[in-house]
Amino acid sequence: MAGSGTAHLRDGEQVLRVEDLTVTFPAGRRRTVHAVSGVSFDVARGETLGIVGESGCGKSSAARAIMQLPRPSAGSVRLNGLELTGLRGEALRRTRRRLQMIFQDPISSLNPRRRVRDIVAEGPRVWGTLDGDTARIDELLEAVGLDPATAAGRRPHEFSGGQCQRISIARALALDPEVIICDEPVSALDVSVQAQILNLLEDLKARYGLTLVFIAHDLAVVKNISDRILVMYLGKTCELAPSAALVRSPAHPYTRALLSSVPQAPLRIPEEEEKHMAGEPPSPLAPPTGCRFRTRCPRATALCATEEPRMRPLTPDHYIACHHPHTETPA
Ligand SMILES: Nc1ncnc2c1ncn2[C@@H]1O[C@H](COP(=O)(O)OP(=O)(O)OP(=O)(O)O)[C@@H](O)[C@H]1O
Repeated sequence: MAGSGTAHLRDGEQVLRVEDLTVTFPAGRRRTVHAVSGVSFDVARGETLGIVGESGCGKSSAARAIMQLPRPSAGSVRLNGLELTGLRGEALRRTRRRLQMIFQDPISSLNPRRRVRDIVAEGPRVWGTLDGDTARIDELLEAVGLDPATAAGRRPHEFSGGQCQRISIARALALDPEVIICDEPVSALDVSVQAQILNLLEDLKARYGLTLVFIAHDLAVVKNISDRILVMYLGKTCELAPSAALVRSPAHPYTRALLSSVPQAPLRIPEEEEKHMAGEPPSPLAPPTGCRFRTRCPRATALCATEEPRMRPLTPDHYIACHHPHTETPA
């Protein structure tokens, strides 16, 4: 299946370049779940790219496909120019080290039987880069705000959700990654703890020169940490813009709807527009023809049913896949 276009990809090789990423799952009786359908984006060194969209739009499937766990059904994933989808065995393992992931549920993503020091040390031990060097583990625990003297010997259940997320961040850092894909890293945490983990990720990004892909369903969470934000709907890209521009002048009707539910956002969409968004998105087993958002879109026309909108520039760094975008400046 053709993607939503690649006009928004930047020239030159970025740290991460994902092109026409497609993920399908067999669903029995010869049906197919179209989880991700031709998604493209790139991430520059030191950048944080936010990916936002409601539950089920394919964010996690895209993240796992980038990791090649499992491999995408089609498309390209390049890390520093190296195509991951063609790598096998040892070559893939070696390259994937540079790409780490942290997950939504920190407690269940940590092995409950192991002590924190062993959880953090596991990767470097497998790779033979630790050499019994406990100072390195202490340094990592300190970097994520845990006291090595009290934390290293304990097991995950002795920690809060926020502390467990700190442990999983230390585990990801232990392999010296270039890119960390954060899949809803704060969604399971209390609001007060969310801010602490977001601040920590920003500090670590600066300290270790990381590049981040930050996935969340909540635009309020993504907007402050991201340099640019990519909006996804039902497996497709809708809009891509620098964070401030996306929040100030959202052009896609779907982005407007997402933004309107953010308490501190400047935008309130009219009730009439909001009504269209009510209910669930269509099933990814049978996505709508043309624009996938058209069945919930207040601006949909006959064109939207027949022709898929491709990503195109509104300004040099603001891209949209919509036949009828909002281009007026908000009040
Ligand atoms: N292994 C699988 N087999 C079949 N369908 C799947 C599988 N994994 C995901 N899906 C389906 O693919 C679609 C995209 O799911 P995905 O988890 O990627 O979305 P998401 O945006 O990350 O949502 P959430 O935040 O709820 O995880 C959903 O309809 C989901 O049910």
